[in-house]
Amino acid sequence: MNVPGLQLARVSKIFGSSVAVDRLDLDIAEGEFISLLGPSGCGKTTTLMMVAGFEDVSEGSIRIRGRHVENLAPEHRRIGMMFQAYALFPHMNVAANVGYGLKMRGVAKVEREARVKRALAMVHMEAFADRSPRSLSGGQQQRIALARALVVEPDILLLDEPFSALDRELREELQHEVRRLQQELGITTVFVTHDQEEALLMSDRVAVMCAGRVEQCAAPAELYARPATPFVARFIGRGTLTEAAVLEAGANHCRLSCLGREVQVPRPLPVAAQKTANVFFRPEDATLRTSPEGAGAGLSFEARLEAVYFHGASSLAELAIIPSGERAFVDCTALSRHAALTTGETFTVDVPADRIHLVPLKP
Ligand SMILES: Nc1ncnc2c1ncn2[C@@H]1O[C@H](COP(=O)(O)OP(=O)(O)OP(=O)(O)O)[C@@H](O)[C@H]1O
Repeated sequence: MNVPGLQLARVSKIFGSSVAVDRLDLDIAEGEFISLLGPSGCGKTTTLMMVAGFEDVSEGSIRIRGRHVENLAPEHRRIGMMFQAYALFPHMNVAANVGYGLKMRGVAKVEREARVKRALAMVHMEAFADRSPRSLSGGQQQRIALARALVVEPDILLLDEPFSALDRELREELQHEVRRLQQELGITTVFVTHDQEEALLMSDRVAVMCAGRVEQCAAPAELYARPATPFVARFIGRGTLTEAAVLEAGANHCRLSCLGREVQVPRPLPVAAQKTANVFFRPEDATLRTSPEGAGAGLSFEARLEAVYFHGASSLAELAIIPSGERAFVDCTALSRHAALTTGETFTVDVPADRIHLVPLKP
């Protein structure tokens, strides 16, 4: 049987009267890269700090490669860490910084030097071994911090917003580099970020957190296509979420009344015997037209154009659904190329029935 790289079972963290992490369950496979993603204050860093041992758990258990670590000091957990602040020792040169953890573990000098050299080579910084960290750029310092985390050959790598102080280009370069190394080494990794693009780009799976709990943990494409809760639907990417009344619930379809129109969706309700359902669709699954005539089969409604966001390769329309005023987002790349889209004007939005995803109601 495969032992998971990291297991959190009903882990809670309570600070005084406030619950920062609330009975969190997470199983991370050996060699997997998982991101903890969520809004500020949802408990991402606290979760990581409990895994690292810098915060005690209030309740629950944490196992690294099957080994309980709740009562182990951080230095005995076999973890490597990298933070937003590089936290390099300014009075030591790069090689000494990278080798520090090995020295503390009593690794002999010859072996230490060989391992430091290997770790610096991994991050393409061999030529900088004798330099002072102060003489390095932010990106170079972060590479050294990564070498320092990896040199101890940890069981898991914990990364807390390690790129957030870097400019876009460097950030992308390091995202790529970290992912390459992580895959080459096959090291189980937990990555904290509030940047969803970064999380979707880098991870095998993303755990979306809200108020101390994991709302959904899934592969990036799954999260995007099939958000499991209204929070995830709103948080990941752009989308339109609206309620519908259930008229009929079949084994392979359901009939809904949504935005003043009946629509038959070719899938069952996510939870049986609901009276209402959450209808959800992505901007690229809907189309916008100027004429109100000739609705196709599917969902169709009128909305007022509020804004057009030009992204270069694509354009996104933000609309207010008439009459409720709920937000709708529709890709308008094609339409905007041959028609002037004037804000304040009314458009018809069409969504084919098979592009409608039904998000479970909040339990
Ligand atoms: N040492 C502490 N004492 C009291 N409350 C704390 C402490 N550390 C964190 N908290 C609270 O716990 C909650 C979760 O904080 P945490 O830093 O884990 O969130 P986060 O998701 O990492 O947020 P951010 O993205 O802003 O870093 C917050 O409400 C925070 O105020």
